[in-house]
Amino acid sequence: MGTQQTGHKQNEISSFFSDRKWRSAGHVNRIALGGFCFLALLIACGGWWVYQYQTAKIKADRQNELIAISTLKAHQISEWRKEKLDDAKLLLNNPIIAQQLEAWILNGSPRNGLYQKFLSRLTALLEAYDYHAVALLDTQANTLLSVGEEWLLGETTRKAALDALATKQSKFAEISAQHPEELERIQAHHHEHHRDEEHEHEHFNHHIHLDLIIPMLAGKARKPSGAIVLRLVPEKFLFPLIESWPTASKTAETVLLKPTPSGVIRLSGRRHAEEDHKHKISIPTDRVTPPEMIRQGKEGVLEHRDYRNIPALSYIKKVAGTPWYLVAKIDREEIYAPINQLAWQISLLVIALVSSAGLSLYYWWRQISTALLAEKYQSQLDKQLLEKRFHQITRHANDIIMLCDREGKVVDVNNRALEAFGYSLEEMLTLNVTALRPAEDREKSAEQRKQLLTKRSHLFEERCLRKDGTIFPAEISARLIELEGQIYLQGILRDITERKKAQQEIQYLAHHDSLTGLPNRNLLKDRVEQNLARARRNNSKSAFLFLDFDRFKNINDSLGHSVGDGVLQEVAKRLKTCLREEDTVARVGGDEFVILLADLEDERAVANVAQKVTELGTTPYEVKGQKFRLTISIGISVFPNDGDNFESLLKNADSAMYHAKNAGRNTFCFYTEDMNAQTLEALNLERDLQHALENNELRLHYQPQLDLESSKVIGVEALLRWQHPTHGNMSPAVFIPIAEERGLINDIGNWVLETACRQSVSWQEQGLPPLRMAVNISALQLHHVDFYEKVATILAATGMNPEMLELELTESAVMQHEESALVLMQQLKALGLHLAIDDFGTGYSSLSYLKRFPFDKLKIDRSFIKDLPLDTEDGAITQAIIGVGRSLKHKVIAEGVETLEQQNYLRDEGCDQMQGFYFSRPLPPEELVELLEQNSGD
Ligand SMILES: Nc1nc2c(ncn2[C@@H]2O[C@H](COP(=O)(O)O[C@H]3[C@@H](O)[C@H](n4cnc5c(=O)[nH]c(N)nc54)O[C@@H]3COP(=O)(O)O)[C@@H](O)[C@H]2O)c(=O)[nH]1
Repeated sequence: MGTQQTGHKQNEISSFFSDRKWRSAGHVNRIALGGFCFLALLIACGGWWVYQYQTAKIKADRQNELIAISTLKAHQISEWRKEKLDDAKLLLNNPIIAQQLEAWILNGSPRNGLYQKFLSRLTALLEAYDYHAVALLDTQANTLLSVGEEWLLGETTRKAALDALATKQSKFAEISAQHPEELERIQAHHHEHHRDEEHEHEHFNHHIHLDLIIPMLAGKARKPSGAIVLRLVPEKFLFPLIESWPTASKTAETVLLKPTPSGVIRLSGRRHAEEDHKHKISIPTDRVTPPEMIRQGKEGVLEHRDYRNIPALSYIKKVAGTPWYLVAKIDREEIYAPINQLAWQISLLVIALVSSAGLSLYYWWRQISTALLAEKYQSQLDKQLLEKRFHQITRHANDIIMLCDREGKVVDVNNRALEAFGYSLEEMLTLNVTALRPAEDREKSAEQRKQLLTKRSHLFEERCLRKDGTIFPAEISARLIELEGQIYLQGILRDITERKKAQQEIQYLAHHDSLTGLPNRNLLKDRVEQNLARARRNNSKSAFLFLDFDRFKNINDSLGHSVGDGVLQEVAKRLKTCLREEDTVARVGGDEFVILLADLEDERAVANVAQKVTELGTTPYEVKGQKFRLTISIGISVFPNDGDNFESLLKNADSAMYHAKNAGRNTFCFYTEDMNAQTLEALNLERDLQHALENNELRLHYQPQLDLESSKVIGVEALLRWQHPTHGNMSPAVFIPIAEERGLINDIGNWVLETACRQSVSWQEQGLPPLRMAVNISALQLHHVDFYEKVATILAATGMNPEMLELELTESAVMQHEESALVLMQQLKALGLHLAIDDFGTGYSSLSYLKRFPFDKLKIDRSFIKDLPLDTEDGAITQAIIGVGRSLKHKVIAEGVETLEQQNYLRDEGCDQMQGFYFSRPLPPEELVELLEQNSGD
């Protein structure tokens, strides 16, 4: 069916879903990639931040370290100088030395005792403090004497000495040098040109010294008498202090610098240069360097390129109390070495993290994409399978599937369509769908197609035309579909021939009785209403005949329902034969039929039909090998006299039918107005009887049966009594037929049998003489299918001796179903029961059946007794019955014995037993016991 288009559509749908999945996978991809980039960026930023933070921290740490070391060293230098000056104060404040010196100088500085004294004192100082040299100067700063290393008073010291003498303060001269080879030249030069410091600095050598000048102040006026010069070698004390570095550093160094008017002089040596300590430094102009800062008198941290042109971080610190500046410096490379290491570590970590994240992402994506790819292939495979299946399903679907274009031209169909319409595919594809409709439906079909174009989907029923011209009904589900931009009409047609048939069947069943095929109550009502309308117009009459079989239940109970059904079917046939076409016979209930006689001119015709039907009903039946007779009672109502609608006519015919039954059955009765009340009464009685058992309104009375020879009570007959709540004591002659008619006789009969048996057993237990218990059995009860089982069960349940139980059966009951009755009676006899034939003489009284059936007793009907002994005919019958009984060796009992004469007559005629008011009426059990006690006493 539409394989290509449909397949294409399926393709689209499948690829739509698969694309969507891929698109969504791409979306996931992008998110994952974005997430990864974000993560990588985050890690990189984190790394960068850590790097920056650590860099700043390390830089600050190293800077602080520089500051701390510089400050410490500057402080130490300062302290060292202070210490030396403090030492000098001892000498400064010694007036004796000053006075002796003044006197010695005034005396011309002879090499006398004082000379020796000064010499030994200076020597003591030299040794005590490990000075390089100690000298004594006069007030003009000329050397008077010196001890220690070779002494040369440099210009720097001389100037400082003069200054100290002038200011009367101890003082350090500037660090200066003393070169042995140049000593003389310097002295000469000094004397000649008074060369300045700078010149001196240019000729620096290894003999660096630092002179401390202490003026000698004599007298109270503290007049300078000369000065002592203590020469220190900085390389020994000061420079190690400066150059040492407290931490393990490869590049850190400390340099002592001093600003001069023309620049900056480096006083101490440099760690990374093989050169003299003291050196004038050229200051670059293009950038700020430590000498430049020193020249400007500034302290602080500076990043710069050092003398090796290597980037370094320096801290410049002024040494308090001196003109010196201490520069602590470290290479930037060393500062940043741990940072760079950290940077490497962080970079490696970042690379490792990002790589592992990238790798994880890659593997994750590979997994996902593999799964998706597998799913995609699976989905393609599924799609192909689905297409194949779809093709199979549609092509071989049980429904007819058709595709046509907007104009109705057939585009594609499935196999079922070809089968259903009888065309080949080639033929079908040349047709327009209207050709598949009967000519008279084509206009409507075209209209429906137009409507569908606006509605999009539609469910409707239509007649379809086969190629061979036959027509079949179809249910069509049509809808618009779009394939590759084209609009098509898709129709799914279902052949509903069977459904239609079923509907017709249902329709038929709704109006007909399934057993007999006759119209049912619904159809009857329709017909009646139509007929009454016509009768009203024509001023004609119609009659309702309500038929009911007499004791039909007996057939069902005794012969089974299938026989009952057969009877009903047979009756239906018989009824149809005796009616006109315009009449209707319908089955309205179990065994109830109604005949509608339409358009009657004369009511007498109704009686004729009723008579005919009664005769038909009584004609013997043979169903399933069973032969039997039935009678029908008929009630008749006539329109318009007895009702003007279906319900009232039916109800009144029903009432009339009751009257026919009460009138002895097997007859018909016309409705009269007072029938309704009587019918109502009968119906009430029926209803009450239904509840008599459960309301405990039933009783048994017992009538004694006497042995005529011994005049002893030898048995009793159980007789049923109904204590009706409003009507009082009711005769079984009235209510037993109702119980039989309404199907209550079995329950009531079983109750009687069981109660009588219990009573008998009770009497036996009370010690009464053994009495046979006679129980009346209705014909319907006798022929009930489980009667035998019921009797056996009651015997077992009550413990009744079967020998003491006598069942009274009427001739007619036995004769209704002779064969089955015979079998049953033989079974009952086999149980040990006695069987009596009741009302003998009123029925067939055939000797042949008396011989066949296993009776024990004949009961002469009381109608033959009541006029004895006067009525000779009754006397003859009675004698005959007694004779038959004797010859068949059956006991004979006479009932209805009311007088002594009757009793004597019967005894004289040889009757065995009697029962009647003469001896006793039927009595309640207690009264019977009293009677028996009296009787035994007599
Ligand atoms: N299927 C059953 N039928 C029963 C049952 N109990 C009674 N019956 C039948 O009902 C009919 C009426 O019975 P009932 O009114 O009880 O009449 C019985 C006696 O009272 C009456 N009888 C007895 N002696 C006399 C008499 O001297 N004169 C007189 N006028 N009537 C008398 O006869 C009836 C007993 O008849 P029968 O059964 O034929 O012996 C009657 O046909 C009962 O059979 C029951 O439980 N089941």
